[in-house]
Amino acid sequence: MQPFPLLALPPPFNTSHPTMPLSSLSSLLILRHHPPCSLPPTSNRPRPHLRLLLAPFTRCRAFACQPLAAATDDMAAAAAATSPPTLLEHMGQAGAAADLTVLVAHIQSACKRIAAVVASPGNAELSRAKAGGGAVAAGRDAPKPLDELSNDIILSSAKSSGKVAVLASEENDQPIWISDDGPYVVVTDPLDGSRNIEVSIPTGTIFGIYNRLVELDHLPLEERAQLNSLQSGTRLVAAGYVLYSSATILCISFGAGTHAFTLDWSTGEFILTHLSLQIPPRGQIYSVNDARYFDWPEGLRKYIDTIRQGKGQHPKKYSARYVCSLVADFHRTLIYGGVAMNPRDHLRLVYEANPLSFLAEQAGGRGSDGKNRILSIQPVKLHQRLPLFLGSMEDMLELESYGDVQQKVNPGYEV
Ligand SMILES: O=P(O)(O)OC[C@H]1O[C@](O)(COP(=O)(O)O)[C@@H](O)[C@@H]1O
Repeated sequence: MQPFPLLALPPPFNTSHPTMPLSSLSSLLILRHHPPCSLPPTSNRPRPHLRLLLAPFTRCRAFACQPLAAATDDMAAAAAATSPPTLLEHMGQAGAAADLTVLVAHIQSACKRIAAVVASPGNAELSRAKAGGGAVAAGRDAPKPLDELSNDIILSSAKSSGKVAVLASEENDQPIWISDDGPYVVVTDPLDGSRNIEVSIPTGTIFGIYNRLVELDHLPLEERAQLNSLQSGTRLVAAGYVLYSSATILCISFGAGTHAFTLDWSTGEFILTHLSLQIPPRGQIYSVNDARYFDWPEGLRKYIDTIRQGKGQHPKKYSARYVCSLVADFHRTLIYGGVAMNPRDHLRLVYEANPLSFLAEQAGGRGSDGKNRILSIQPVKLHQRLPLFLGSMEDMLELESYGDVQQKVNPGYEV
């Protein structure tokens, strides 16, 4: 195998070496042990006021200067009082449990590293390479090296948080038991949409957090790990995604609204940018891979034909948008409204459908398999796949009224 290319990460994500081989970086990311419960490093520089964040080019170059170095303590305090909170400040203000805050701090830190990795020159070669792993269990796709690296980053952060009992990842056949007394269970798709990475199309990380089921503590480890990971979506304590795009956005819900935070690369902090996001009750966009039109059931064809002609309940012609990267398609739907769907049995209930449906519901929208509310479906298998429809309440109810919208034909598409 060719040596990995050099990888340079911008501060605050780099190490003391400005460039290093990706192989060393990955071992650093994977093997570095934080003391249990310590918070990952975040910037201790004062955060600029929102106006400064919105006009970065009126400041000096983002990574090369200390924009507020000359500010007095008073000015910094005044700016902090009026600027929007970081994710962790928001959790503090909302009275989140300390354990949950520590866990989310580690997850956000892992996602900053993934953001830096997917944006680095080093990933071009990685995205073309084949993963080194062995055979993959039935029902799982072969991972790409960037899937594996992202998975290692998330696993490492779960371990170093000291707060995770078990982690179930789309990239592992079985859940990984981490600690008997970890209060939480984490489910994750560490890098969704990685098939797009070679062409720099947005990707994302999806995660869900459950309480560890203490009533199962007496069971043998394997069974305990499985059952803790197969909790119904109604039991989610928190869920979120991180979109790696022109902006890196972390969207999260703790069960009281859906909030989005945008990464300010100059300070390394996720800053609150969308408080209590509300998905519009009706949109004008549908999102689906419609090259599959001839494999769709009659109901779905009829629904799409109707809305694109402006003959549905909403008398406007709908437009199509499809990135083919679930986090990106969902994020757009959350902001603009409409429906995002994958009508075949492709996306996973545990790692993708449940966390995103939780976020959709917390924003006033709906997540369904075309018939049933996603969160009420009891998972029976870790890598269980199902049709997934997410979006605005009115659009979703109209779509479901067509009845026959789940694609049964699934020939296994090549692209
Ligand atoms: O091929 P389809 O049916 O359009 O599926 C595309 C979907 O698959 C995904 O790439 C996820 O699939 P993988 O987990 O196999 O990468 C989503 O990001 C995207 O929405």
